[in-house]
Amino acid sequence: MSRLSILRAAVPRGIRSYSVARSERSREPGRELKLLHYVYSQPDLDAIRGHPRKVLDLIERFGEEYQYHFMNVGRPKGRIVTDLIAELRPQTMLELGGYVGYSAILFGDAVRRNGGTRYFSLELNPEFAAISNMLVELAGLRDLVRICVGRSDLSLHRLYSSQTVRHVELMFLDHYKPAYTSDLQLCEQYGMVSPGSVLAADNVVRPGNPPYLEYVRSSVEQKRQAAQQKLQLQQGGKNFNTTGFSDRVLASYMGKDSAPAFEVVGNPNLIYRSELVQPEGEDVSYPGPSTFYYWL
Ligand SMILES: C[S@@+](CC[C@H](N)C(=O)[O-])C[C@H]1O[C@@H](n2cnc3c(N)ncnc32)[C@H](O)[C@@H]1O
Repeated sequence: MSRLSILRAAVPRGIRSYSVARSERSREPGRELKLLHYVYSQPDLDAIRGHPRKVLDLIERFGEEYQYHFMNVGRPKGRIVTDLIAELRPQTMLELGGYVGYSAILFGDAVRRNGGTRYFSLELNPEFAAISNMLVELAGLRDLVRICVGRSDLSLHRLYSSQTVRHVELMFLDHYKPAYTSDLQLCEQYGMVSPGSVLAADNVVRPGNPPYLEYVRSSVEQKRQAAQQKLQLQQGGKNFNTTGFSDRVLASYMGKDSAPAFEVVGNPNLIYRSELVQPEGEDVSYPGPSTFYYWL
C-alpha cells in the first residue's frame, strides 16, 4: 500500500494513527486493462455513468475480487485530501502521477463539489492515462479533469508556459519518488508554488523520500547555501537526488538513469510548515504509520 503526505498552508492538525491491510495481491502486467474491461462490462453501466463514487467502488471491488494490487491512494488517505479540498476549495488542483484515475476521480469529484473547475492529472504512462481517461469519462468528470500524458516536469513546464496554470493551490504528489523534489523546485522557480500553496505528498516515510523531506524542512539559509553550491558545482537540477532511495524505487517508472528535464534550484526563500498527520487505520498488522505533512 502506498503512503501519502500533505503539505499545506493552514492550521496544523493533530496526529492520528492508521494502518493498512496487507495482502499478497497480484501485480500481474495488464491488470489495469482488465480493470477497464471489468468496469465497462457492468450490466448496469448506465446507472454507474456520471457517479464518481460508483466508479471508485468498482475499481476497489475489482482489486478485492481478483486480488490485484492497484497503486490507488485508497480511502483512508484519500479522505484526508478530500477534507483538504473541502477546506481550501481550490479552483484548480494538480496531481503528479495519475495511474488509472482513482485519485483523479476521487479528488476531481471533491474539487467540483466544492466549487472548483479544473483538475490536472499528470501521468507518464500513456496506457494508464488512456484507462484513466475512460474511467474519468464514465464518472462524468470529463469537463473538469484533464489528463496530461508524459513526464511531469515537461507537463508542468507546458502548463506554466501556456499560462494554463500560474499558481498551484493544491497539488498531490504521487509519482516517481526522486522527482518530488525536482518537480517542487520547478514549480517554485516558476512561481507556481508560492505562499498559500498546499502540497500533499504520498510515500514520503514508507518507502520514504529523504531528499524531499530534507528540502522542505530546510531553513531558508540552508536552502540558499544548497542552491549556491549546486550552481557553483554546475550540477544544476540535471540529476535527481537519489540519496536514501532503494534500487527498486530508483528503477521504478522513469528508471535509474533518468534525469530531470530542467536545471532548477527552486525558490530557497519559501518557508514551509509541515506537520505529521497519520490517517486513521484499518489493520493493526501494518508495520508502519503513514504520514502527512502540511506546508506553508
Ligand atoms: C502510485 S501511482 C499513482 C496513483 C494515483 N495517484 C491514485 O491514487 O490513483 C504512480 C503513477 O505515477 C506515474 N509516474 C511515475 N513517474 C512519473 C512522472 N515523472 N511523471 C508523471 N507520472 C509519473 C506512474 O506511471 C504511475 O501511474
